[in-house]
Amino acid sequence: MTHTKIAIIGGSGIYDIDGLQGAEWTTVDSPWGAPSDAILSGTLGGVEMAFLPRHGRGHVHSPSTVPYRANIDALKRLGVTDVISVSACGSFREAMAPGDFVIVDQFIDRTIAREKSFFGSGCVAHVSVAHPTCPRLGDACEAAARDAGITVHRGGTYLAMEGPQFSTLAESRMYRESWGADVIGMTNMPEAKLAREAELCYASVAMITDYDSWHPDHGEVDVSEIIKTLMGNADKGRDLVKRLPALLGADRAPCPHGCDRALEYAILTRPEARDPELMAKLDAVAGRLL
Ligand SMILES: CSC[C@H]1O[C@H](OP(=O)(O)O)[C@H](O)[C@@H]1O
Ligand SMILES: Nc1ncnc2[nH]cnc12
Repeated sequence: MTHTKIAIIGGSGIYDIDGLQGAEWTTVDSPWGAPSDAILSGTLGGVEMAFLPRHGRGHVHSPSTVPYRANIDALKRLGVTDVISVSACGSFREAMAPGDFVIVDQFIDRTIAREKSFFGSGCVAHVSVAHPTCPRLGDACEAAARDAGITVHRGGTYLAMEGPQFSTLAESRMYRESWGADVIGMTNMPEAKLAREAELCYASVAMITDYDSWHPDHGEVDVSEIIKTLMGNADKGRDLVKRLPALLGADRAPCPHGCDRALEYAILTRPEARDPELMAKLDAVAGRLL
């Protein structure tokens, strides 16, 4: 049994969370660069919590320049066990309406300009991301959303695009009709892949702000419209977050889905062939095995 430490990565519109006891913003150093911002730590209902605004307070990082590796490494260094992303997204489904939340369980990664792994030359590792989110955390997010009276859809495929521009109409139609994506955003990849490499359970709560550009009755995406929906979603998202500690509890058994053991057989590079510089940077992410 270990202690639960829940991290919330807040997306667009969520730059803090309320109700934390002993709340303090602290700067965490990471060998992977500076995280998006300082991290707010405290306890909620006796459970340790950490909060990191993905784009930084003031929204300074674009989806392509969010320091995803530094963020996940910093959370791991703080002793986080479970990561919950709370993000804005567009919807490809009539029934998934603006204001609804989706507990995402799959991703299509269309990002092209981001560092996607902690591993590489000098320490090669291949983890499975066939099931990139943790169903146990998904259960808690779904229950928290229902308790908060939020319309929530369990399961959905999130298409991660590079951005920062929104999709063309042709792309929007292709993602929806041919690729079967349910929602679209710009940030959950490589975040989810990196969380898996760092052996952290990861869940994604996608808060719908718009119908992207495919919907004949809604026209193209308009940021001023998105922002109106985003504000209401952010309040609901914060309400959901407050309910998570009671659902997850302070004591944590090994993840029944193996998220916290993802690296067990993943590292291929022989110990004598490993690059000492890279190994030093991996002290938090892979320290358990090195
Ligand atoms: C608000 S418009 C687009 C922007 O919002 C989402 O950010 P996040 O996932 O951090 O909530 C989306 O991915 C885009 O980055
Ligand atoms: N339609 C959309 N496409 C990509 N990211 C988004 N974030 C919110 N709405 C979005």
